[in-house]
Amino acid sequence: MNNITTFNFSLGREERSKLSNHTSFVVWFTGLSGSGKSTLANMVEKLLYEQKVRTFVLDGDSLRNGLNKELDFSPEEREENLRVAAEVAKILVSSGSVVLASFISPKQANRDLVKEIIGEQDFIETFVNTSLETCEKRDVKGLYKKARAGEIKNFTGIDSPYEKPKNPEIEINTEKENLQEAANRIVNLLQKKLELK
Ligand SMILES: Nc1ncnc2c1ncn2[C@@H]1O[C@H](COP(=O)(O)OS(=O)(=O)O)[C@@H](OP(=O)(O)O)[C@H]1O
Ligand SMILES: Nc1ncnc2c1ncn2[C@@H]1O[C@H](COP(=O)(O)OP(=O)(O)O)[C@@H](O)[C@H]1O
Repeated sequence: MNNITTFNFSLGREERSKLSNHTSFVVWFTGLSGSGKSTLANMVEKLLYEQKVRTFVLDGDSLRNGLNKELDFSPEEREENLRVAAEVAKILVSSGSVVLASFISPKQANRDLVKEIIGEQDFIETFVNTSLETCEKRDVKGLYKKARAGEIKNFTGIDSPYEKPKNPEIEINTEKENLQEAANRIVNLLQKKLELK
């Protein structure tokens, strides 16, 4: 017992959804560092914005610069990072936003936890399936080079595992599909769920 009781507020998600004229949910991008999660989340957000959809992007780098500043990349602290991210995403969903969440979320157990917090009906697992070889070639932030040199420990794909999702709702292969095509395809897949008025 934590002696906390929740107040029964008059307005909830449904009322807020009426104001924004669409439903709300989370598109959860998972994939290796450099796979294209943030780039795609950014492109999808811009396309939704053009349709007057209320959106919010949550990503690992920004959360880890603030709310989750104290957390490292050990399996335990990654899990805590993702638990907090999922709770924030859930709040944003209840505020009426479509959330574009971009986190490596390397383990099936991490993604199961996130799904449990957000709720299965509001969670769209989106696998950005880019090979380690390609991510390492891109090395956008120079982190793979540092990880190979042993300057960063626990780097996903190098000395920390990434488990591919088995049955993602959406899968993008940025080596086969260009970014614009991939972003358009995601937005098309979201149309029915959005129930735009
Ligand atoms: N050790 C290690 N492993 C993986 N990534 C690392 C690491 N150290 C720093 N970074 C940077 O942190 C970003 C990933 O943070 P996430 O919050 O998405 O990771 S996790 O979901 O908790 O596993 C990741 O961002 P993205 O490249 O956008 O994925 C990196 O920029
Ligand atoms: N289909 C593609 N062709 C060429 N470059 C791509 C393609 N998809 C992604 N990229 C590039 O790969 C990089 C991915 O970086 P980013 O979106 O930050 O990845 P993540 O958020 O997963 O770490 C970006 O520089 C992006 O322009």
